Amino acid sequence: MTDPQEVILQVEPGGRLHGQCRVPGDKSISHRAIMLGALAEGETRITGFLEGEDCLATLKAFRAMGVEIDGPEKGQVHVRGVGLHGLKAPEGALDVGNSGTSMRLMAGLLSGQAFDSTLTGDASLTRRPMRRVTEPLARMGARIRTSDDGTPPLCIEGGALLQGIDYRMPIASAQVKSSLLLAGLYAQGQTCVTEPAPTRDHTERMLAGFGYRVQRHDGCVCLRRGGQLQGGVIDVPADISSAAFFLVGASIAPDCELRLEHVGMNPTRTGIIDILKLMGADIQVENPREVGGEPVADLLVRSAPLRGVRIPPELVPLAIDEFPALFVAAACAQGETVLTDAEELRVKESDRIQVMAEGLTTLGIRARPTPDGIVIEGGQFTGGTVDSHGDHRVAMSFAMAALRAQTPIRIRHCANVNTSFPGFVQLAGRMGLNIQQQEGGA
Ligand SMILES: O=C(O)C1=C[C@@H](OP(=O)(O)O)[C@@H](O)[C@H](O)C1
Ligand SMILES: C=C(OP(=O)(O)O)C(=O)O
Repeated sequence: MTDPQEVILQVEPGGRLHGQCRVPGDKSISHRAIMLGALAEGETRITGFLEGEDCLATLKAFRAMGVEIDGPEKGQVHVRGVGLHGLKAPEGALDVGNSGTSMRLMAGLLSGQAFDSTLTGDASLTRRPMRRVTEPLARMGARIRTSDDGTPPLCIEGGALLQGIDYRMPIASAQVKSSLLLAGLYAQGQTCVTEPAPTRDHTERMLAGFGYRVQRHDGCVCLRRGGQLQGGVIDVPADISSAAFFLVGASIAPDCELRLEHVGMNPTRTGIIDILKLMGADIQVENPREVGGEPVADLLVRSAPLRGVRIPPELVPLAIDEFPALFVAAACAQGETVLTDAEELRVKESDRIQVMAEGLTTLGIRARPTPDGIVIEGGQFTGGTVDSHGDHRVAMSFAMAALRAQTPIRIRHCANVNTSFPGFVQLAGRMGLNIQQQEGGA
């Protein structure tokens, strides 16, 4: 694991984004491709795999449980599935670094195994809430110990007899839904999860794509144990959450025209486009197509004057990782942007409401955090030093802010950009951002 204390991004003001590029593979789909590929019969060949630290942590965890995995080599990964009952006890704790998705999904999966296991992570992950999965899993019969305050490490006892559950999630979380569905593969009877609002559905899609029977109706997903997963080919689209920085950057800076290729357009992920369009952004969806059960398109984005909006609450779960970038867009918009119903942002890799409000204020923008959101008044970025608090999405969002700043923006604690977007500095530089990475402390 890299030390998040050591990397600083320095971005000079101005610049324009121009040309075309493909951002790295979707993080959510890459995690699931390894997990389901490992549990499948036969081989799974993945292309476009995200070689970021989060997905590499998942890959290593499955290797540690005896799964043979070749790669990644230029986005290609080859997983030799061991079947639903073929995982082996790992030798030590499984360290999933910064990745909430790995920890929460694997908590469900490991609850159904015959062996004991322990999941740990880095300083950020060990502060994040895990009761949202451990409580319903315990109701299914899982035996999981956490720290007193419900945070990692998670110690999971093997050999538990799991019972299906009919669970109404109190929060809209794809990680909770997926965790319970993965446990459901091992539980007696039926496991049903109902969501209060639509969340990303990659787990359901991929299970079905691997030939597992999954029923879906009215916000509810159900499955039963006893099926088999059949390995296959997975083409991972570019991550719309990584494309988001460029959608915002090319909207706020003058004279930009950027084409983002092969972007995942799953309707449970496209809230960023809907919100930016409400703000007046010029984004065209070109050549829509379907690749391996997931919709994909090219996105053409051009500079446009943005206006502040009230963000419709139903779009919040559909853009949940894109709010740091959207806050930068809001800071460049005319008028006020109001976000509500987004308290989940406070328990991501950082408290994204607080950390973004602090950084925006440092850069001369009026930003008022509220318990479940933020109010941002459009203005002019000055420049200065902000702290990403080791949060990859905060770091990349402030990098884009420099396109409209008066003086350079210096962003501290940026090593975790590699968790979701390896090569960000190089790609953003090629597209026209005046960005440099400095190593070795402040
Ligand atoms: O299932 C997933 O792959 C993810 C779900 C979301 O988390 P929540 O389920 O906590 O909303 C999202 O923030 C995370 O980056 C990835
Ligand atoms: C919240 C995120 O990821 P995770 O929960 O997997 O750490 C993210 O990538 O923004």
